[in-house]
Amino acid sequence: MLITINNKKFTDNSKEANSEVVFVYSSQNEKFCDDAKANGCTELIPSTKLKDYVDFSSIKIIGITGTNGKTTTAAAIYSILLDLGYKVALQGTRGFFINDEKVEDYTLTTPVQLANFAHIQKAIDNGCDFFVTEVSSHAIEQKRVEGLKFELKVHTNITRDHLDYHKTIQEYINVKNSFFDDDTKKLINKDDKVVKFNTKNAYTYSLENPSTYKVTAYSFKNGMHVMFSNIEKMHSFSSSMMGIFNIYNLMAAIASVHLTTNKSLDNICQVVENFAGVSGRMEIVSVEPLIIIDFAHTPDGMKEVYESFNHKDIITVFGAGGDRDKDKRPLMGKLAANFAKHIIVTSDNPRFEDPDLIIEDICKAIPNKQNLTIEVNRKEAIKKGIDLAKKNENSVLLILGKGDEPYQIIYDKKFPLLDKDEVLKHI
Ligand SMILES: CC(=O)N[C@H]1[C@@H](OP(=O)(O)OP(=O)(O)OC[C@H]2O[C@@H](n3ccc(=O)[nH]c3=O)[C@H](O)[C@@H]2O)O[C@H](CO)[C@@H](O)[C@@H]1O[C@H](C)C(=O)N[C@@H](C)C(=O)N[C@H](CCC(=O)O)C(=O)O
Ligand SMILES: Nc1ncnc2c1ncn2[C@@H]1O[C@H](COP(=O)(O)OP(=O)(O)OP(=O)(O)O)[C@@H](O)[C@H]1O
Ligand SMILES: N[C@H](CCC[C@H](N)C(=O)O)C(=O)O
Ligand SMILES: [Mg+2]
Repeated sequence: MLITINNKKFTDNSKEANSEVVFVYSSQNEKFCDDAKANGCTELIPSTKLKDYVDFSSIKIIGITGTNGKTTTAAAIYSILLDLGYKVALQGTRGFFINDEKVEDYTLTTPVQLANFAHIQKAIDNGCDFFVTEVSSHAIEQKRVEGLKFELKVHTNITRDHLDYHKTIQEYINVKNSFFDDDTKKLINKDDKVVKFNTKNAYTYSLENPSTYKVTAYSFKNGMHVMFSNIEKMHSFSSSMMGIFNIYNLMAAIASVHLTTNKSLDNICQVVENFAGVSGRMEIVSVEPLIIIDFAHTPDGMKEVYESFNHKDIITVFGAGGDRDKDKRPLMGKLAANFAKHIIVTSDNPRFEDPDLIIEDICKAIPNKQNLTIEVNRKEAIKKGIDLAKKNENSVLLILGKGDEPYQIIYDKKFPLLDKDEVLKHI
């Protein structure tokens, strides 16, 4: 990738390097240094030096990592900061935004190191006070955020994901935890059992354990109403969002803004209500029948969603992505079997795998085949779910795994498919 910072050109690809373009090398591409030189490049710098070319003094960077909730928490921080009058850039799974405008579409959750610097420079050029970014485990491991000076690092939770890449759960946990090794100001979910962090400049939030921002009570009538304490003072906020996990996400967002601005908690809590959540995350697409679309694609994410609807007859439609963690599939099937009255297993993004075999992996763990429908075509599966939901007034249809992804990936091709559109066709 080729970027320009203050009229100087940088690349991480030896093929683009030449006498005018600096080659930035890291463990990812150092083996191509000779190739860069052969292409006429005379200036080669290690990736750790890239920071010397950007003046970060006018912008505060907030990085959010964790297995689930990064996109939601990042979007909540962004929304609150904008409502408080700040100029803000946001980067993550849904793209790159500056002050409410989408600047770039989906690429990676956390782009490669050069793109991070290019985005931050763009945010600075646009007068942004804040740069909010999701930080994936891949990004930490591949040092895509190396050289960024974070004002605050935020932790949501660590469960399991991406074991296709990190191989073991311990390695995945270690990578996530390594983000919190240094002295940077950090905000940690105190209810997470595996998180490890440097306690210097650490602040915490929680629902269960003692913490800096401690939720003391909540209720779910027409959205959520939450009370929390901070240094012995009580505060409260309300939101139209649902799910206990969203209390964590909002508490993290409120605390993040409190820790990086001089605004009072009461002032911050007032604007939380304006944040209606992220599309495709616990999104209510129909009230009668009740149909919800959610991006849950890990056993833990699914559990959180199902638990939020324990009082309802759950009908659920989901699959699992191909060429990704295979071990999670039976765990997902088992969870659905524990919570749902009817399960429809379908395709997610099969990629290069056979969708029928992915479905088989999931169904292995569903003992009661009577309440199980297998429908490999996701559009048909959604229709079947809606037909069932229409017949049961106490039901909720939970369509999981793809959120607002506007396509289905088959082999390496993307075919248009948006769960929400499919629902709207039939109600
Ligand atoms: C598994 C993975 O993460 N792979 C990433 C990795 O790919 P790679 O090691 O195969 O890259 P490569 O093509 O060998 O190139 C390595 C480096 O050498 C350089 N190069 C290459 C060839 C050459 O001749 N000369 C040269 O200099 C390239 O410019 C690059 O800098 O490095 C590439 C560039 O640095 C990334 O684009 C690529 O992400 C791929 C596209 C990917 O799909 N990653 C996913 C799994 C990912 O990172 N996902 C996370 C989390 C998702 C979530 O849960 O939200 C994300 O942050 O999005
Ligand atoms: N704090 C949380 N704890 C547990 N589960 C959560 C939490 N927040 C969200 N979820 C679940 O995880 C799903 C994904 O949420 P979100 O997009 O915010 O996470 P993410 O970390 O950005 O995910 P990804 O890494 O795939 O981009 C949600 O749809 C919801 O089901
Ligand atoms: N962004 C994440 C989640 C994708 C979820 C699901 N739709 C899938 O394709 O597995 C990933 O690439 O792992
Ligand atoms: Mg995300």
